[in-house]
Amino acid sequence: MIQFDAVHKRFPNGTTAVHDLSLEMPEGGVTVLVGSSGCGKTTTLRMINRMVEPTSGTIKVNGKDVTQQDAAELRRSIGYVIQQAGLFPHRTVLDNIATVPLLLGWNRKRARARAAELLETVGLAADAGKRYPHQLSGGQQQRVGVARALAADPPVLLMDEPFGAVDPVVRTQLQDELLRLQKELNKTIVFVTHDVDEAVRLGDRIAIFRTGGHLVQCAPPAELLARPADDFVADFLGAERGLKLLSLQTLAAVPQGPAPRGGDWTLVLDPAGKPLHWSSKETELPVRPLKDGDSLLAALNESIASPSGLVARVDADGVLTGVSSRDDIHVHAGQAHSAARVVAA
Ligand SMILES: Nc1ncnc2c1ncn2[C@@H]1O[C@H](COP(=O)(O)OP(=O)(O)OP(=O)(O)O)[C@@H](O)[C@H]1O
Repeated sequence: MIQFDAVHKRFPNGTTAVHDLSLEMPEGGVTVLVGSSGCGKTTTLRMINRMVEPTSGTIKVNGKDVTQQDAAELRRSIGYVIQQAGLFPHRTVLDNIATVPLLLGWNRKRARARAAELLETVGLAADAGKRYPHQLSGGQQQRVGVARALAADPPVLLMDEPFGAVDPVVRTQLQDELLRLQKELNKTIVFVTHDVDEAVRLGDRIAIFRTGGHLVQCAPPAELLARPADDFVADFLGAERGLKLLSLQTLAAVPQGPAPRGGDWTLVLDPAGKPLHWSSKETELPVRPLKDGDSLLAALNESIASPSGLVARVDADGVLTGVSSRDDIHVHAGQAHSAARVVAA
């Protein structure tokens, strides 16, 4: 666990970057720091590994005050990933990943073997190891950045807008990859982003900061979306925060019934029972079947796009299990909101 207790940071030029911050970041969880530009997110992050020293207050990592530890040693025990990866341009990818193990005194063979293993962990082909950073795409470089941070298996990972410089498709892939890795690795992660959707997707808890380094609210995403502490938080989450909450709920509990026959629209299946398209007398339109694990937001979207107003539901093999109506999805969307408000109260 990472604990901030009454932490204050004032830079020599008089700027207060962090104001009286008390915050706990649970072990094995992802805490996301969000807020407008200049509100103190990066300063907060960098105080954890002593790249910035607090003016007052204490920060403990796993019960130990960071200022009582050797700064270089502390940094080697905490993974750090930044935007555009920050890789060493004249070192191969493998050598980049092996940086911290080598600093820790591992022999070259062991460090290289660990680096090769991590390449695979972060979804890169083995031959990427021999290349130099500029020979990789931005998304691939970010993966190398994550691999480098994980090399010595640190319990804590600090990530400062790690996916900020890649396009939205690659960004989603990198987020998926991080969620997958986190299921296996259970690191204590502190993640800085500007992007509310990214925060909702990745965070077990989200801490929202206001200019001047004030923490306004820290809560799990569903609680934050259902009960923002004040107008600042509500505005920051955006007008469509109701829909964002639906992105956290699955479709599983929405009832389903048999696909209609003889109406305006018929759901056409292939011989294996997999939906092919919606068909009417005049035309055929695409169907986008959903699985139980898909979100209520995806279901709502599909219920609006579907010509029949029905959402086709399929099992893991893509075989039709039934259809859900627009009305049922709406009712569940409303119930999801009420439930989140009650839990948060
Ligand atoms: N070394 C420094 N000296 C003086 N002021 C600084 C220093 N580093 C940061 N600041 C100021 O402290 C405040 C907080 O900066 P910080 O980088 O922590 O914010 P941030 O929320 O991470 O911003 P962004 O989202 O734009 O990266 C800003 O006003 C910034 O200008």
